[in-house]
Amino acid sequence: MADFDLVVIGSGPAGEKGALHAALHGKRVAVVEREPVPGGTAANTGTLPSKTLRETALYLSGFRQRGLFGVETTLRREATVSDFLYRERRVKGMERQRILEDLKRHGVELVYGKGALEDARTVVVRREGEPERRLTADVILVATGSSPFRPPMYPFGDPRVHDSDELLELTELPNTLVVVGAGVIGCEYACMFAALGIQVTLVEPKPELLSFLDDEISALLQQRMEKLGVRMRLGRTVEAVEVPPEPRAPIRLTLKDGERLETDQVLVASGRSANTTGLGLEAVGVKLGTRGQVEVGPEYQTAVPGIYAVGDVIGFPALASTSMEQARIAVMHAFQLGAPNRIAPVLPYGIYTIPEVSMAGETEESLRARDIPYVVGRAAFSTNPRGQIIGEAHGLLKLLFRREDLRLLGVHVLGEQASELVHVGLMALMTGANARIFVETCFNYPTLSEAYKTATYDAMDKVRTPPAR
Ligand SMILES: Cc1cc2nc3c(=O)[nH]c(=O)nc-3n(C[C@H](O)[C@H](O)[C@H](O)COP(=O)(O)OP(=O)(O)OC[C@H]3O[C@@H](n4cnc5c(N)ncnc54)[C@H](O)[C@@H]3O)c2cc1C
Ligand SMILES: NC(=O)c1ccc[n+]([C@@H]2O[C@H](COP(=O)([O-])OP(=O)(O)OC[C@H]3O[C@@H](n4cnc5c(N)ncnc54)[C@H](O)[C@@H]3O)[C@@H](O)[C@H]2O)c1
Repeated sequence: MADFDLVVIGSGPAGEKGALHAALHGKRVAVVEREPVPGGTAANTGTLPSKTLRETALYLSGFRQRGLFGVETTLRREATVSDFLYRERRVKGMERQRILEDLKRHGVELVYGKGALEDARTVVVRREGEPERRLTADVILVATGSSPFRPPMYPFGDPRVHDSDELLELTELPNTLVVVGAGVIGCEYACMFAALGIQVTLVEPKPELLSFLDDEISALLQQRMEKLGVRMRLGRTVEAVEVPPEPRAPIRLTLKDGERLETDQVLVASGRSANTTGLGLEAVGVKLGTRGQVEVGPEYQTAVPGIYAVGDVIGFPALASTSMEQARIAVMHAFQLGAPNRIAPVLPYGIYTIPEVSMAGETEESLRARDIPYVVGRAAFSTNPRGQIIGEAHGLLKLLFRREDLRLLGVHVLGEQASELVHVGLMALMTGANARIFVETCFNYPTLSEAYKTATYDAMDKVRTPPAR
């Protein structure tokens, strides 16, 4: 008999949730983690740290209060690096503790060391100064995540040049910062630093921000970020970087069109690479894609029976939210725990820029590409009583309905609480609801959620036919 029913490599959200799900069903589970702490990118270097820093930046800058007293009013005070990082360290510490306790409570063994496959049923764990350990299992779940991609032109050894992991080791807040790459990470950090009063320039080869967003929302986000002070260099590429050895001399970046930017520090956020090197996957027959990501089937099975892979290591959409769901589905499939299960057909995206943006379902562009007639309903937070109370003057809820029967097809929110508000629409999308659900629901008042009713009436006004039951 194998030592375990399941061995998981990696203790990020995918690994942790996969392990707990199997343990809940009575399986004997071990999790292998190469770092001295559990939690992966989500707990230690990515999701939770960045969201905590955003909250800190909003608090220290008095940003939320600005709308209450007029746009020009600011309660900003000078923030130190320890102010900035204090809560990030606390939240991180609490999350690590929670994971350790959850694993222990469910009888999951946490084995520290670097895991690799010796064969399709054996994980060998190596840790400096300790003898190798071999763990055999009926099922192996690869949940090793991803790491920042580091374009070779940037000298990451210099303390002023960061990727998103190293940024959390910041020893000094810069006066000026260039962020390279306007993906989700670049946009989120650009907003945070700009809110703190740091002059931020965002350089991105693509002509627009976050091209997967609805175009109207992307353009509004760009406007709001510019208003926050982020200087946009979209459709532009960095050609050369000069980092002088004197710590106080400015770093110089030359763009392809000849513009020169001088800055105290640089954050490079130009994508991530799957953590597959040294895992021995290909040697046992697991197939890797062109960018190193593990190739999987719909229930996250690899080419080798009994080996599954979930989370960032399989690539898109590479979110903590989706990684946890993938792990649950993989474990259910591997141990045949109930009916076949697939990931939800509609996934939400929450982007913690300032303002926050969130979406689920179709965009106007995707509907036009598929020739689906639609109608748009909008509700501005400035006309919503709760929006007025909290001083949220620029928020927007945008709903996309199928014209023929007012079935909800897409939800887009920009503004305070966007990533929470989207869930009302997400549930409607999941149940295939039409406009009636919002007409007939009694919402708390005054709330931002009530904007769902306003946006629905706006759409109904445009078609002037009530939705069918
Ligand atoms: C700055 C930033 C902000 C983000 N914000 C959000 C957000 O707001 N919302 C959201 O949903 N997602 C967000 N993400 C994405 C999210 O963090 C990831 O999608 C998620 O962490 C992936 O989970 P995972 O378990 O697949 O991998 P990870 O969290 O990366 O965990 C993988 C684990 O495997 C371990 N490991 C790797 N190789 C080995 C090995 N050989 N042996 C043993 N252990 C190994 C690693 O040490 C790590 O602990 C953010 C990411 C970043 C970088
Ligand atoms: N709120 C969230 O859900 C959240 C937050 C942060 C990160 N994440 C996840 O983390 C992952 C990584 O995020 P990311 O922002 O690093 O990657 P990304 O792929 O989202 O964006 C990278 C950006 O960098 C640009 N780029 C690529 N190469 C470049 C180069 N050499 N020079 C300049 N720009 C370059 C790309 O055009 C792109 O816009 C994503 O999968 C994202 O979903 C999610």
